[in-house]
Amino acid sequence: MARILPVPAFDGVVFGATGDLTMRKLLPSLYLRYRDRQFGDESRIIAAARSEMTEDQYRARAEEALRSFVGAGELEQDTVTRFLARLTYLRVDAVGEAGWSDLASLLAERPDVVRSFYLATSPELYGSICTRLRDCGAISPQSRVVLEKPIGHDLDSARAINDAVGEVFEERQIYRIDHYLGKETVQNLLALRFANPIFERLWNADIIDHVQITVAETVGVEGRGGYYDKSGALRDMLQNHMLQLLCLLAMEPPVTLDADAVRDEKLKVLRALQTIRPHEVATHTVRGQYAAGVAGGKPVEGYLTDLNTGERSTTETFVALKAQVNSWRWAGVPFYLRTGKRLPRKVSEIVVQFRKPPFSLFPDEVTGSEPNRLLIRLQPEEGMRLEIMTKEPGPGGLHLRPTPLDINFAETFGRGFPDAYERLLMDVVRGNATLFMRRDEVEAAWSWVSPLLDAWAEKPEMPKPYAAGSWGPTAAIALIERDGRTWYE
Ligand SMILES: NC(=O)C1=CN([C@@H]2O[C@H](COP(=O)(O)OP(=O)(O)OC[C@H]3O[C@@H](n4cnc5c(N)ncnc54)[C@H](OP(=O)(O)O)[C@@H]3O)[C@@H](O)[C@H]2O)C=CC1
Ligand SMILES: O=C1O[C@H](COP(=O)(O)O)[C@@H](O)[C@H](O)[C@H]1O
Repeated sequence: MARILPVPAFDGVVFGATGDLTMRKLLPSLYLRYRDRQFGDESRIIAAARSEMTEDQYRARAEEALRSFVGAGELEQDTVTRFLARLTYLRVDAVGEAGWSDLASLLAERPDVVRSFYLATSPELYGSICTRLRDCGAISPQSRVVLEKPIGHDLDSARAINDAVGEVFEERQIYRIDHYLGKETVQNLLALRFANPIFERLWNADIIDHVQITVAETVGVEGRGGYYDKSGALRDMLQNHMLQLLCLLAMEPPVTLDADAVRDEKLKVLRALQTIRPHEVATHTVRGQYAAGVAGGKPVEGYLTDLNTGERSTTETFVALKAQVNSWRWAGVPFYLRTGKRLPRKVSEIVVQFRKPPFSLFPDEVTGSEPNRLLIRLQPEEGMRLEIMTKEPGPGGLHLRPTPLDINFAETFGRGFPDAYERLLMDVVRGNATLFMRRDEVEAAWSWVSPLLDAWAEKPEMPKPYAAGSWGPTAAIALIERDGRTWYE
């Protein structure tokens, strides 16, 4: 059993409390933290949304959500009942007057406890919600605000959101969620690199040939077409989650694990990313859109049919690109990134491909000698595998074979991993911002992707089609094979 450190008493206000994110992720995560006694009956959850609803109606919806999204083995009726009793529902209009004075009165009952305002609404409402929170006197010195992604759809809109929230809250009070940072295996990248000198000494351009980051999903756009079609794979996944992974892989060792020490190092990586210039966009990036195909053994429709708008869309559901970090450590080491919907498997994986030995005692054609490779499996089947060359046993000669040194985290630790939101929600209450993004990081990430968005907007071509259930358009294979390398699958 992991050690669970209780958090201080808090009032957690969730705006967007009737929405998909709250029902699928936030309430189940809060329930599990309550069940494990990380917080208790001295804390309250105040659910706020636009709909007219009684407290009992809201609690009934919340219970339904728990039954749908918490594993059956984790639901304990008595605990569910006590958890639901922690929920209060308030009708609050983010852009009107309704509900704000009720919210302020409720919070005023406990002026000294931690207050977290979780904004699980559309980002256009963030500025308005923050201003109204200030105007109704709901913000105490112990308050913090959590911003869901996306923080904008480009650099200007991200700045506008950050400015609006920054008018009300100090940067130290703002927690920008990137749920990938809450995944156990993503946090483990820090442990892998900075608690194991055997790797850190090899973690540079002298020894590493290239790095691949793949985040593949089997789902299509599901019910989120309205949002997704305005976003696309670059904005939805690469600008945030994948660049954060790249930062953790490429950053220099921070001096401490303090939030700003870690974020300073990630920021340096984002700023060192080589700009992809307009004439390089065609060779360094690939956009794809899924067409009809097969997923999970069943025929599935293409993106345009899933969208069901009857209109053409140039939104990409797949993106691959080649990035370069201009630093002493990484000069000449490409980072290949790809992500997409309706790919053959749900898998998030990092491949660190080491260089060939500078001189080989074992001629390749005789021995099959291959350079070492480290695979870091973020999800599912979380673990790591280092492929090392070993001699095949037997008297027939000196034949080498890549052999895995394998760690499967579930087997090693004897338990599964909590959802990222469980960790992140408790970090907010604890006041630990290490796994959240700072304003300058978000804006640096937008700055880097901006030239790509501009180039694509200037020439709005259809993305390359790929059959659902394939690994994306063939151009994505060409992107890496032009460099004499190949995607690991
Ligand atoms: N769903 C997901 O998987 C993910 C979502 N996100 C982000 O989380 C946020 C929420 O997403 P999601 O839950 O899917 O969105 P939904 O559309 O499902 O929910 C929106 C919520 O906002 C509330 N709302 C809308 N207008 C107002 C208003 N004027 N005043 C008060 N409340 C209002 C709605 O209340 P009501 O229903 O009562 O009108 C509802 O609770 C978005 O920023 C999204 O990008 C991020 C990652 C994943
Ligand atoms: O942020 C998002 O992430 C999910 C994928 O998250 P995962 O934890 O299941 O890997 C993605 O489906 C969604 O489009 C995106 O908005």
